[in-house]
Amino acid sequence: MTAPLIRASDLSVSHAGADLPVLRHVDFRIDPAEIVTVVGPNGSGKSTLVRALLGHVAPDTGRIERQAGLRIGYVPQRVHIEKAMPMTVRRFLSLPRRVGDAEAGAALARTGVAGLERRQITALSGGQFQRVLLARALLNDPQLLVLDEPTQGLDQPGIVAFYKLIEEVRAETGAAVLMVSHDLLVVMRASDRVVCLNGHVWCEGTPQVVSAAPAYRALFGAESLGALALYQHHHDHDHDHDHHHGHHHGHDHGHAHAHAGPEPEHCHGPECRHQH
Ligand SMILES: Nc1ncnc2c1ncn2[C@@H]1O[C@H](COP(=O)(O)OP(=O)(O)OP(=O)(O)O)[C@@H](O)[C@H]1O
Repeated sequence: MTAPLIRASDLSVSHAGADLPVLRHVDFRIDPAEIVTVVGPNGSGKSTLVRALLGHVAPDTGRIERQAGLRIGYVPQRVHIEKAMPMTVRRFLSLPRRVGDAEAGAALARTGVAGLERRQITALSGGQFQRVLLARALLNDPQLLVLDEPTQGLDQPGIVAFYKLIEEVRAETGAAVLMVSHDLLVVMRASDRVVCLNGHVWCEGTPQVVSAAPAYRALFGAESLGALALYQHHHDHDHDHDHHHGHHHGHDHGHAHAHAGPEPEHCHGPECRHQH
């Protein structure tokens, strides 16, 4: 088995002033070249998990192991741009690390926004801004891209296009991708593995397995049924797609098919107690 890029074991995290830990006994790993998406209701601890994995918040208990020298490209949930301060895209790409024009131009081209160097950041559309953020995250040739709600402010076609871009970037660079998302329908299709969080890991597995899991449906209600239908509809197609592009996440699919029924690999939801 490949060594994970990041592994968290029995992770619990509290925020100052809160009664309960935000994260309780979370086990998590991300392997090279994997696309893992964390979904969950508002306040379920998704951003906290990401920030703990990156070492930005200290755990109460548990262990986080990151591969030595791991290069991470991070797009945080909120990027604060001072509206009053003029800043071009080109200058933004050189923060915090100065990069050359060729490198900056290539990153913008890679994310589909070539030639925007001289534009003001505040004048960009939502979709352009997200792509500029992604371009900046790609600049240090990351082994892991971490994207916290990368499609905020995008319309539906923009969201679909953005996830397609993420899959292309993974295929080209081999970078693993860890995403937090609310876009259940589309993000599931772009993921190798989905982790459904609600303070702890509520259910986890391939999109096919998670979308059919009772715990997932209990958490997301009607919205989850759409994801299930969509995933089932496209499932065969996805396999063809994977095959042609040589993505090597066959182990996950194999695992899903090994189950007799659509049981999640791990399940802690109210409808899954029989498993414990
Ligand atoms: N720095 C902080 N200090 C205190 N409480 C915090 C802090 N950051 C987050 N919290 C609280 O921790 C809980 C989980 O927040 P977190 O941002 O991790 O959830 P989330 O699943 O990413 O939510 P959302 O989907 O709304 O972005 C929330 O109740 C939030 O108010």
